[in-house]
Amino acid sequence: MTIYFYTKNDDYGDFSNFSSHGIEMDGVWWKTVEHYFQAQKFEISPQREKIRESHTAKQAAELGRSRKVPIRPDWEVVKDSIMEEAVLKKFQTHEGLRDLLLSTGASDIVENAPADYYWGAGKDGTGLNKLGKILVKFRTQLSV
Ligand SMILES: Nc1nc(O)c(N)c(N[C@@H]2O[C@H](COP(=O)(O)O)[C@@H](O)[C@H]2O)n1
Repeated sequence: MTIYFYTKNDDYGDFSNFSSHGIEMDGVWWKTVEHYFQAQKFEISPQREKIRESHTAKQAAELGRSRKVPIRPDWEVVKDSIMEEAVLKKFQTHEGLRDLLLSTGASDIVENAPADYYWGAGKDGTGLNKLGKILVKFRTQLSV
């Protein structure tokens, strides 16, 4: 069986980085994983704080995807570990999410994001689904 999620209102929408589960990272509070992830694209700058203070994950993603401010040159190298740390923190912070993740048993977990062939499965399912794989990895760690 495969569990799909995409928007935060889906059955498993709490697995989305857009879900309203905050995390503390670098000594400050981030409203969602998406806020933190998008802000890390930039060197320490007003842009980071602007993203942190944005009201919604959607707004944070828009700011993080804008190229009006250049992103850090090592982003492609560091983005996977930044995502893993933030997602792990989310599941460490919110006990109910750990239970939800464990409830998925041995199912594959797929971020069914049509436009995202890296973190998600893309429109045709051929994407790398990196976020789904991170979730399966943490589930395995929680199960032992
Ligand atoms: N809800 C949602 N909408 C999209 O359009 C998406 N691409 C995703 N996937 C998430 O987007 C984040 C990464 O985006 P960028 O690499 O900065 O474009 C990441 O949180 C994916 O899980 N979700």
